[in-house]
Amino acid sequence: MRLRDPICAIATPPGKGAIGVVRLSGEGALEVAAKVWRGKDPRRLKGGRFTLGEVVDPGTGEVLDQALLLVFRAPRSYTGEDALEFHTHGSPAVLRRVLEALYRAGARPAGPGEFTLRAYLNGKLDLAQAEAVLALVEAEGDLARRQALRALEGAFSRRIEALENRLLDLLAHIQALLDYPEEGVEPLEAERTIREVSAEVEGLLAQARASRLAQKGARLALIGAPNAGKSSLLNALLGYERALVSPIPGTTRDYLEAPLELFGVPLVAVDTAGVRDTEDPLERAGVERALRIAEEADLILYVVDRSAPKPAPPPLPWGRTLKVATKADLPPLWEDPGFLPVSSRTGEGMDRLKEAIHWALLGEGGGEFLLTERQVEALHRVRERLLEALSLPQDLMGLALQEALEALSALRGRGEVAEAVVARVFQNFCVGK
Ligand SMILES: Nc1nc2c(c(=O)[nH]1)N(C=O)[C@@H](CNc1ccc(C(=O)N[C@@H](CCC(=O)O)C(=O)O)cc1)CN2
Ligand SMILES: Nc1nc2c(ncn2[C@@H]2O[C@H](COP(=O)(O)OP(=O)(O)OP(=O)(O)O)[C@@H](O)[C@H]2O)c(=O)[nH]1
Ligand SMILES: [Mg+2]
Repeated sequence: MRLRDPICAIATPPGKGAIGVVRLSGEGALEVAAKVWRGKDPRRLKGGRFTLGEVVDPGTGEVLDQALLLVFRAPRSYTGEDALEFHTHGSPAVLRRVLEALYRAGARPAGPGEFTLRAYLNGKLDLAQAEAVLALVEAEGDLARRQALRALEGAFSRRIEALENRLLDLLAHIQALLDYPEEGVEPLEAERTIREVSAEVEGLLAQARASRLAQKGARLALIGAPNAGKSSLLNALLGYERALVSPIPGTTRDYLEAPLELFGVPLVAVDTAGVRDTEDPLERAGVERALRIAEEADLILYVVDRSAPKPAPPPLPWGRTLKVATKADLPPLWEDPGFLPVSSRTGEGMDRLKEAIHWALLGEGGGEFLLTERQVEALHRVRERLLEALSLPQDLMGLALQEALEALSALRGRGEVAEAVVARVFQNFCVGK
């Protein structure tokens, strides 16, 4: 279904703001706008221009607000259609009335992501770029913003297109060999090409974890014995005194969460009760919680006081645990190269700790691109088909390569992309985008 009828929606977030924006797009949008606008006739305005006027109720002529009107003319707009924006005062009362006026003038409410869907259908964006628009709107950390922007600007799409072209060339070559066996077509280097394309796909898939972390964030748990310096370390990481600190062991009773952004990744740091054997039922409950939080964390800081005797380690998933020796400003009672020495008091070792956290979470890649779940699935499919192609004799390879190519094309939304795929991409959008 490819509708072009005029749609409208509030594009700014709910609640009060200095300015609110209502978007309108579609065939006949200029006529709709003319019915609710007192000022220069939008139908006679050039694209890309603002004009000051009043929004009016088309039934009664009542003035609803003083506003700026921005006009885009097809195909030079976000959607590729005639599109307009009403920049009004940003109160819900104004925005509601402006929207109602537009309904009365002949526009209908836009569905979630419908503006971007139209941009896709009109060839302004490919599917990967449309997903990047959503990710950019949803970005919570700076890394997610950077990754999404790169994908929006087409860097990911160009990489995929290059791979598509290599597979297309290969398929054409195979076809030529099959069709004209005696014509002296160059012998195939199919295997090498397939391996190279596979390696590229692997490289993209290797970024999936970093991309997921950038988008969803990560939980960082601080675990260790009472008095180890966990709460002090949390405060040092945050840069302000969030948690209560005292020389009395057992100060932190319940866990405590604090948001923090490190190297562009949104993290939630969780300070926990000191882990030890205890009879006190309340403290016991706190310890159980601490261990459960460790289970659920993406990364654990196992915190040990280096100025006190080394305790027996609790059961922790050591594969995602960094060992930290605190109070490095005091004389050490032990040395262990497996521990990162830090001092919350002097700040010594904090930069190295942050780097270690960065490395443990993101690895070397650091996450160049945004990868959505859909894209990761499609890339897995590409990789499977390529592996299958490698196991087949050359005359049978074509089908598997064809399927790999189709999965690649679906990433950009080229070729035969099922309506369900497109629907899946746009269902997550908010109205107005
Ligand atoms: N007010 C406002 N701000 C916004 C948007 C918007 O739609 N409206 N955007 C929306 O997400 C983003 C900017 N992205 C945009 C991308 C393309 C076009 C556009 O009109 N493109 C035309 C030609 C534009 C020109 O050169 O003048 C085109 O591609 O043909 C507009 C916005 C972020 N800020
Ligand atoms: N000299 C020095 N003292 C520290 C440092 N970090 C923590 N301390 C002290 O160690 C004591 C315990 O610190 P906390 O941060 O409360 O320890 P905790 O691990 O949260 O303890 P519980 O909440 O009881 O499990 C406090 O008196 C802190 O001032 C450090 O880097 N250097
Ligand atoms: Mg504490």
